[in-house]
Amino acid sequence: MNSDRHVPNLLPKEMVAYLDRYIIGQTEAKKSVAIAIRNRYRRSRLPEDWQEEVAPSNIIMMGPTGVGKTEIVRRISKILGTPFVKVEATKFTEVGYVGRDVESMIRDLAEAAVRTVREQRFEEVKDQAQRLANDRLLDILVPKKTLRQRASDAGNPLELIFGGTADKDNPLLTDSVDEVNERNDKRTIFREKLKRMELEDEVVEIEVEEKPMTNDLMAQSGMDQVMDNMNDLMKKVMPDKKKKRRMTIAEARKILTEQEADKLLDDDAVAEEAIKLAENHGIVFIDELDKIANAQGGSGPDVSREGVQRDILPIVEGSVVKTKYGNLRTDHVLFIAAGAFHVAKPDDLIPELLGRFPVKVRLSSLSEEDFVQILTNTDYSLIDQYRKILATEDCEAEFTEDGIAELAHIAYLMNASEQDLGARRLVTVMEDMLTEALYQAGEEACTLQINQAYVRAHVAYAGEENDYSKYLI
Ligand SMILES: Nc1ncnc2c1ncn2[C@@H]1O[C@H](COP(=O)(O)OP(=O)(O)OP(=O)(O)O)[C@@H](O)[C@H]1O
Repeated sequence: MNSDRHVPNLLPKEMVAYLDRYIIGQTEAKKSVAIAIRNRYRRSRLPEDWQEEVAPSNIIMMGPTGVGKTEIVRRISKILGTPFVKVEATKFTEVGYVGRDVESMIRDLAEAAVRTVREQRFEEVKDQAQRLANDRLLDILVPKKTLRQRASDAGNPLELIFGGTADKDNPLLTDSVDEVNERNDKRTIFREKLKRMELEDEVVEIEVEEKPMTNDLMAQSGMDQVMDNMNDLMKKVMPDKKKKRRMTIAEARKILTEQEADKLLDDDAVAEEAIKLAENHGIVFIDELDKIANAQGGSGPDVSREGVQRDILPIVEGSVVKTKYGNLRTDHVLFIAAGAFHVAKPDDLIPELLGRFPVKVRLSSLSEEDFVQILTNTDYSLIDQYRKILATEDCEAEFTEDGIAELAHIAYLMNASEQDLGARRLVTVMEDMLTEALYQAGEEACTLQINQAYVRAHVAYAGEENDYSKYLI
């Protein structure tokens, strides 16, 4: 099976151009990520013995919070359809974690890959599954069973009285020709109606599987591997619990389509493809790497940080991790680590680990002009999002140039005076400014002109003249 089947081979320049649509600036980081991803593709074209030798171009991204580190990797994974997981290195220093729990990041990667492959495969069988779902709906609406079968299903005492063989000729239990024809005609009509989606709001009763409540509770306990095994075991010994539920045909079709698609998909093939996809295209993003670096060396809590680095090391170096979908080799998984690195520096990491991250790239803090660009010049920009949200309630919001500049200005000042949230600050400022508008929208149509005066009047921070002016540059 070819795991490259669904991963487009974009050139680094194409990847950066794509990222430019969503993320302002940070060109160096975008380039490094694009090169690392392309290098894996290049590697896959080498003879096998060479493939084994070429190590991934793992990256350390250095930069303050909210400047696009995760976003770059998340966006590129999404467009390429490559499995991606994000973990915080500090998670492994928490009480209750033991060394091998770091492997959970790889098990999560396997899960992400299975989801990706399932989604792709689902698309392939969706039409067929939908047809089968419609067949099942038809059977519910106009059962094709004969009167005799239905009587038997219901445990009709007549069955017992007449005995198995005598039934065949019993006029009481055989559908007449008219009945058969009538049922067939009805089925034809309903089949067409279902196809044309004319019955979407009708209510039917279907069987659904009850989700076992084990996973979520247990996953939080940190003992992922043990719990994974327990869950699998439970699934094997406990039969699927089914429950009848009433719902609209539209909802039922969705559930039945998923059930039918599940039957059409070969779980083993999905698992095998997912493992290959994760091994060759997976990306693990390790955030807060600086927090496990030894800034001053020494003992105390630093020992546990170094311990975590040592636990992570074999995974980044390349090892085999057991997952419930099969063994996953991490040799060519791409690891991208990130952190502010204000106090600790990458050089404070143990040399073995540092050596596995040959690419280091710094992301810059965002300027006021960057904020303006983020607000206006990105796909699905914040301004467009709020405009669209308000428009659903007949509320037209127009953002003027000076209004946008003021928003960026305030966000920038707030980052300087309070905690620096990076671009995340823009969301808090927008929410703050639009609280009233969002509260009232829907009552009556409205038009908002969001200019400088509007921003100043509606953002709490702008109103505090003293504080505000203190940061004017
Ligand atoms: N340069 C940028 N251009 C556009 N949007 C950005 C930029 N930087 C950050 N954002 C937006 O800010 C949010 C947070 O960014 P991101 O998740 O990349 O932070 P980060 O740098 O990884 O920091 P952290 O390590 O704290 O998560 C995202 O929603 C992202 O869209």
